Amino acid sequence: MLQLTQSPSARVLASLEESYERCRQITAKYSKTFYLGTRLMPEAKRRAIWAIYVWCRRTDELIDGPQSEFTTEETLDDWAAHLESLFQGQPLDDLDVALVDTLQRFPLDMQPFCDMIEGQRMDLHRSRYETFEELQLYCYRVAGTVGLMSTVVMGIDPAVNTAPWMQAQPLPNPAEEAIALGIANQLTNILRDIGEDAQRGRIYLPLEDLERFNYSEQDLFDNVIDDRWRALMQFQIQRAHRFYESAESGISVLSPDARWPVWSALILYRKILDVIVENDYDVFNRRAFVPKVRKALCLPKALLRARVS
Ligand SMILES: CC(C)=CCC/C(C)=C/CC/C(C)=C/CC/C(C)=C/COP(=O)(O)OP(=O)(O)O
Repeated sequence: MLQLTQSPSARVLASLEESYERCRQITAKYSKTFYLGTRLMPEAKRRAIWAIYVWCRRTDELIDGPQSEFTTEETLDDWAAHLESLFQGQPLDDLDVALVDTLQRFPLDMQPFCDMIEGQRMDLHRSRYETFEELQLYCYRVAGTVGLMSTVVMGIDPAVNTAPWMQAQPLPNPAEEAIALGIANQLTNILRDIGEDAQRGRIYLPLEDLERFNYSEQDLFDNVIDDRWRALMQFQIQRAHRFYESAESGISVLSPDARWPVWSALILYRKILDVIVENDYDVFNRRAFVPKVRKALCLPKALLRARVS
């Protein structure tokens, strides 16, 4: 009888269903807020978002995960080559199966995926950002890119800007708003995780801002909470709010079935900023999170915004 031995590369991969299910589980486990948002989307779109989330998570894990001490430039080069293979329709492992399917269903561009790998490369080399401009580039790469990817899946409302007497117009592209929401989320994430990052010797707050408020790196490592810190944090929080605000107008051009999920994710994630204020800016000893009941109360508010704007 013919012996069917499999080399590792020829091993049978997970079925499409299994792969999407694993992506769902991973998204649910790691990102409660965004998972909740996807639950409000139609099936085909939410599955695609899970597949993308998992790829982003795996990219992030190369720098932040348990194996990260072994990550080098070469690891990231290999991951970029792995990405090429996915865009050529060739899954290499079980989790890839869902993403390859998603890439076939939605016209996703490879550039934001490559940009995200470059964002991880920044994390590999640096633990400080001098200016906000530098930090903004990092935020675009690791989170603004997710906004661009998600927009393609969620789609644009074909009814936007059209009327029978108008010439056919190209669909609007809310790329800037999508990037702004990703950056707003990342800035929020940075503020929430300041304590945790400091323990790893990392500071994502721009050093020019620390200087402006006369607050030193040592103060940060000593977890000093005083008026200088509060003023510095208020400044950062206002900046994040401005990014949320500039994202808002983009939501109304998204496909109607995506507006409620995006408004929900925006409102829920923005709430973390309010919790930081309620915690008197103590991001060193307390993790700012939005309790489940408060989250649930945001959903009708998000639905209303989705309907009226
Ligand atoms: C506004 C328009 C036009 C489109 C919306 C485009 C979208 C969905 C933008 C959001 C992009 C996004 C989800 C970026 C990820 C940012 C981020 C900081 C994620 C943090 O994720 P985790 O750390 O896994 O989650 P938790 O914070 O829940 O632990």
